[in-house]
Amino acid sequence: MSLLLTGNSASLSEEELDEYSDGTVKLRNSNIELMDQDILYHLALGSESHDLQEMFGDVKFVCMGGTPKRMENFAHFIMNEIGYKLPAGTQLQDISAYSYRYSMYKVGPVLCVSHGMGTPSVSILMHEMIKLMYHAKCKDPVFIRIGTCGGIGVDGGTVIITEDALDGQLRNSHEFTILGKTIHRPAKLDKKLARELKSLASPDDPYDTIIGKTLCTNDFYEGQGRLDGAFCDFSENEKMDYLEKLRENGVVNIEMESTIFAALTHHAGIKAAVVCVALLNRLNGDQVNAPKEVMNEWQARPQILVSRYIRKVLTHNGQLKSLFGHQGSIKSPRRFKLVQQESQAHE
Ligand SMILES: O=P(O)(O)O[C@@H]1C[C@H](O)[C@@H](CO)O1
Ligand SMILES: O=c1cc[nH]c(=O)[nH]1
Repeated sequence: MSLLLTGNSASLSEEELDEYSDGTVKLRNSNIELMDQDILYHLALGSESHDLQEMFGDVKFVCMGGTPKRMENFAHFIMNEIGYKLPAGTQLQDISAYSYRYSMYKVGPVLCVSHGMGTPSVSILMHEMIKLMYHAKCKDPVFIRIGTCGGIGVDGGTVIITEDALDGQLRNSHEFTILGKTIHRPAKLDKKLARELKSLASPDDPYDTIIGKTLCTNDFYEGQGRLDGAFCDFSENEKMDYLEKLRENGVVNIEMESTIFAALTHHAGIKAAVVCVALLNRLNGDQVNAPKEVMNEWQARPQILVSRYIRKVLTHNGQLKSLFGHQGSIKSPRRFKLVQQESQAHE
C-alpha cells in the first residue's frame, strides 16, 4: 500500500492528491502503521499512552523557535491575540516538560514548540512533530519557524521572511546521510505563504520586513565566517569576500535551521515558512552586542507578524469569534511587551 504524503504537497501526483484530499498528514513510512504504539520520545508523548487526536486534533499552526522561553512568551502572546481563554483556574502547561528536551505549549489551534539549536535538534523534533500531526489527524497544519539570525546588509531588528533556504554550498536543499549514503531533499518553503506574511507587515511598523534567501549553516562561528570563534583559519578579507559573495547571490540572512525545516516539511507535504529577526548586520561585525531589552523587543517582531497571519486565517475561517468568543484586536509591539511582562510575572 502506498503511504504517501499529505493534502497540500506540490510533489504529489493528481492521483495521490485525489486519494489524500482530506488534508490530513500522511506519512511516507509504512512501518509506523504496523507498530502497536509509536513513542514520541523527545516530546514525552505516545500514540497509546495519550489520546493524540483528542489532545491535538484541532491544531492548525505549529510555531517553532530555538528557545523554550521564546515559545512560552509566544504562547502567552498568541493567547491574548486570538482571545483564547484557558479553563478557569488553569495555566499554560509545558506539555513536553518531562522530556527535558523540548518545550511545547498549546493555545487552541496554535502549538508553540522549542526546537533547540541547529539541524540535528530540529530534525529530531520535525520527525516527531510530523508524526504527531499524523496520529492526531490534524488537517492542513501550517508550520512556521520564528527565529533569530545574522543579517547580510540589513540592520539589526529587520524582519526577514525566507524565500529559499540554502545550505553552506548555496544549494537549495538539505544533505542527509542515510545508511551511509548521501542524499539531498529540496529545501522548499511555500512561496505564497511567504508573500502573504510579507503583505501583513504594516507601514506603521517601525522596522523593515523583507523577503530574501537564507543561508543555513552547521555552526555559528567558523561556519558563519566569524572571526571571533575559538578558532579562525581565515583572514578578515576572506571573510568579507565570502559575505559579499552571499550578498551577490541574494542571501539576506544566516541562521542554522532553515534547510532541514524546509526539507522535512516539503517532504511531508506541509506548508511552511521561516520568519527571523536579524540581531546584527554581519557586514559590520560578528559579536551579538545589542542590549538585552533591545534584543527582546526585536525577537517580538517575527511573533507579531505571525500572529497577524494566524488571526487573519482564523478570522477568514470564522473561527476567531466562534471558538473564542470575541474578536480580540491587532496588537502593537507595546502590547506585546505587556503580555511578556505578564507571562514573566507567572514564572
Ligand atoms: O531560533 P534561533 O534563535 O535559535 O535561531 C538561531 C540559529 C541558532 O539556533 C541560534 C544561534 O544563536 O539562533
Ligand atoms: O549571527 C547570527 C545571529 C543569530 N543566529 C545565527 O545563526 N547567526
